Amino acid sequence: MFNHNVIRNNRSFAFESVESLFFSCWNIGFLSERLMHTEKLRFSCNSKMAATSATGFSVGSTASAGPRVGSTQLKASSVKLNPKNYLTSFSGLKAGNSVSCESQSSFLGDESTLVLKQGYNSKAWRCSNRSYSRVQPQASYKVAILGASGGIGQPLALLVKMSPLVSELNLYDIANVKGVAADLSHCNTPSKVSDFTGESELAACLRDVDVVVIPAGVPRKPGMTRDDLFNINANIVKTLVGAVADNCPNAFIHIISNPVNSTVPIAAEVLKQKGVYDPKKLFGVTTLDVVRANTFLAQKKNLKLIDVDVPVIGGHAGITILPLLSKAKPSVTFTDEEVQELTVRIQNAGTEVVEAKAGAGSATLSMAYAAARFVESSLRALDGDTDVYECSFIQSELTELPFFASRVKLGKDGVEVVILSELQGLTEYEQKALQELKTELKASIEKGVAFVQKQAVAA
Ligand SMILES: NC(=O)C1=CN([C@@H]2O[C@H](COP(=O)(O)OP(=O)(O)OC[C@H]3O[C@@H](n4cnc5c(N)ncnc54)[C@H](O)[C@@H]3O)[C@@H](O)[C@H]2O)C=CC1
Ligand SMILES: O=C([O-])CC(=O)C(=O)O
Repeated sequence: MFNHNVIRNNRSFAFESVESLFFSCWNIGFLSERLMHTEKLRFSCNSKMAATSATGFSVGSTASAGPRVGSTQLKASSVKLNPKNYLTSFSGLKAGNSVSCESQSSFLGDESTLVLKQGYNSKAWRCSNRSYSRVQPQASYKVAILGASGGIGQPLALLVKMSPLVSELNLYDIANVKGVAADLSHCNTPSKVSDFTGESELAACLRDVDVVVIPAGVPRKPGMTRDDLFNINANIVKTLVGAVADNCPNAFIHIISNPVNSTVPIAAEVLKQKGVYDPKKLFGVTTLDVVRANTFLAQKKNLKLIDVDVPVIGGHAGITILPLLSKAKPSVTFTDEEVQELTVRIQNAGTEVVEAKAGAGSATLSMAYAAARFVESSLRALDGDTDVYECSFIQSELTELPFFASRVKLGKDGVEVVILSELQGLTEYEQKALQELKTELKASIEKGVAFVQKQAVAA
């Protein structure tokens, strides 16, 4: 057994096992306060691994219980985001809430140590009347991952397995899923892991599921665009979403498979044909764009990562990915060159990974991290947390395009509010980029819609 060490405020705590540490890292906002204040958790403090694990396995987001809304999507320009509140949990570093490290005890370096300390000292942590973080969550939600044996599916399954909110984790793939599930099932976190292989087992996989995540499909190779994946992935998404419609029509659906700008409209059309489309519950996962924007901005401007938040709007391919640097928190001044450099880096970040992997696929680990954050946010919203904000590609009235990525507030019924204010007061550069992305985004959306409608006519 490892001897993991974590120091908080010069006190030492003993976790009974590495599992309890990992579990508490996920738990941060929920359980860690209890953990930190119980003698049972006394921990000898000489391992540097603990802090690293804590950071790596924590997936942050903001959340809270929202009122139920009607069937129409709401817009609100008046919604006030409390930056202090959402930034701390938006950062993906909630481990800081459960683990605090003296700088000399961590090999994360000063910056990461500060991040961890800040997380612990965050308003969300201290605030007593926003009580979600003090409530022990119930592991009661059922999550299915379709494409679970893939490059994204496997690490995502591990991260979701660590969520205290998940009671059942169903893994589906057309290949190799038994081994993944067997492996994962040995982790002693609350959720029960089950495997499902092939179309005959898809219905059973999806029954009564609350959140379905779809990373099934082929990834890019160098030289390809995301749109080059359309011919294969369109059919995969169509089939899988058809099964979702038949078996868990009320689930939140998270589409990761590319090209997201087309696969989300495909999913919407399938759900419409099945008569179960709820636009508030269909999400294109663009969280990785936000994660990257935050990371790159923090690096460029030497900022503490936990303080950084950049909304990313538009879509999820090339120039359709539009980071709104003028809306970044904290407020930063940029030269024109810096804006151009950062924007292009964020837009090309997927390609950067595809090229570095040189034929072995595209982003998997960072994507799993981002997808797990979006799952966690959805589960918290379902669980009654009232401050959950994420960017996502959804059916939208924010622009003239039928789908558009922007920051939304999540609630028990899905998208509760679309944050209109972030599109106001854009810089000239952002306004121009917004106009320019619309042509490509519109074409990708129409391609997805036409794909399903043509097949329906042919049938
Ligand atoms: N939204 C985003 O930000 C991102 C999206 N992606 C996309 O995610 C997708 C998956 O990427 P990776 O996991 O790296 O690919 P991968 O090839 O490693 O894994 C895909 C998995 O899907 C499975 N699969 C294929 N057809 C299936 C079907 N009909 N039903 C169930 N499972 C099926 C495969 O057996 C495989 O296990 C790609 O389309 C990629 O472009 C990747 C990174 C970021
Ligand atoms: O670039 C790709 O093909 C995968 C992807 O969507 C990303 O990493 O953002």
